Amino acid sequence: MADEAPLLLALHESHAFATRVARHLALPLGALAEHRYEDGEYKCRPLDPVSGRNVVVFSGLYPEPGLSVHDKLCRMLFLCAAIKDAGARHLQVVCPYLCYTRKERRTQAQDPVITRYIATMMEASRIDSLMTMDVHDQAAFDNAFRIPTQHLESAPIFAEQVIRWRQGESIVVTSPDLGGIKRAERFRQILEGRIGHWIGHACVEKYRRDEALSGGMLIGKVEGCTVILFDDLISTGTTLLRAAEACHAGGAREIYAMATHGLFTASNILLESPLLKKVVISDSVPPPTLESSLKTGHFEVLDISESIALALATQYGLGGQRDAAI
Ligand SMILES: O=P(O)(O)OC[C@H]1O[C@H](OP(=O)(O)OP(=O)(O)O)[C@H](O)[C@@H]1O
Repeated sequence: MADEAPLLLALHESHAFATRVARHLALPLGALAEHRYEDGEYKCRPLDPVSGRNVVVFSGLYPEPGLSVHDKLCRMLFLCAAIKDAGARHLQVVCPYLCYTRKERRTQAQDPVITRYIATMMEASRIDSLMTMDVHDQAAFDNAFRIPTQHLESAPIFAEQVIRWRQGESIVVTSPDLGGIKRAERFRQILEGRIGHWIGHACVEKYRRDEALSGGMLIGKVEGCTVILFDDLISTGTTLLRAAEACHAGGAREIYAMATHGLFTASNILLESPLLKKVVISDSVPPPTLESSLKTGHFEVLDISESIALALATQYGLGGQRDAAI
């Protein structure tokens, strides 16, 4: 695959993100013809020839007003099948946010294991490989997919941001739940390596039963420290808010919340919380527009498009081209 620039395509809702990646790669985005029928059915086809080519399709599988993840998934699968039918040599899908990675295991009898079913559907549509970032459970993700996958991590980007704010004081990286301990520990190690002094770690317990959260005990010491809560995603924001409350009660000096994917499915309880000095997410999902928070610097959005571009440039041997563009 090396040394052959791929054709980049983006389904409508992923166009802005894909444009940023394409700019880093100094490649154009190919055109798609999308059509929605009166009965809600939909079709999409590439306008550039794909036969014999490497093709990359960008698809952000997050919910948005008027477009569920099911609609998006279905549209993406149909487009991919059409691209393979038209003779594409290699088809790669880039999903900075991949839906359903939280449904990776059975928590009740006869539960569906939806991460695996998504993998099966992608394979059936003859997608050759998948690139994504910070899935909920990487081991479950790795086991679900038989096609090659590339799992990128945003922790180095978040660590760089912490270094810009803070240098000297005691920092404690805190996982907002037990399931996220490995992720937070990985971030802690990266941060410690960059800052060059010891960074503490802590965790807040959390239990989820029928969508209701309980628990909240802080494990570790945060008194007088700067706490960085680190998680994969913000949905309602309840997990991070509960963890912030536990750290506040534990005497934390300042609390920051960081998560890769900002879905913000409920009201902006997190962004409005006075307990948090800052909420930081990536642009894997288009961020909510909150003028007041953005103005006070309470809310920051980190750009991951360059990381995705770098991974694609490495894969397709586009080094020189990319360096010239960035
Ligand atoms: O913003 P919220 O609505 O609180 O949702 C976000 C939380 O949900 C996920 O964890 P989950 O509760 O699924 O954890 P588990 O897989 O470790 O049980 C994720 O890792 C976040 O911690």
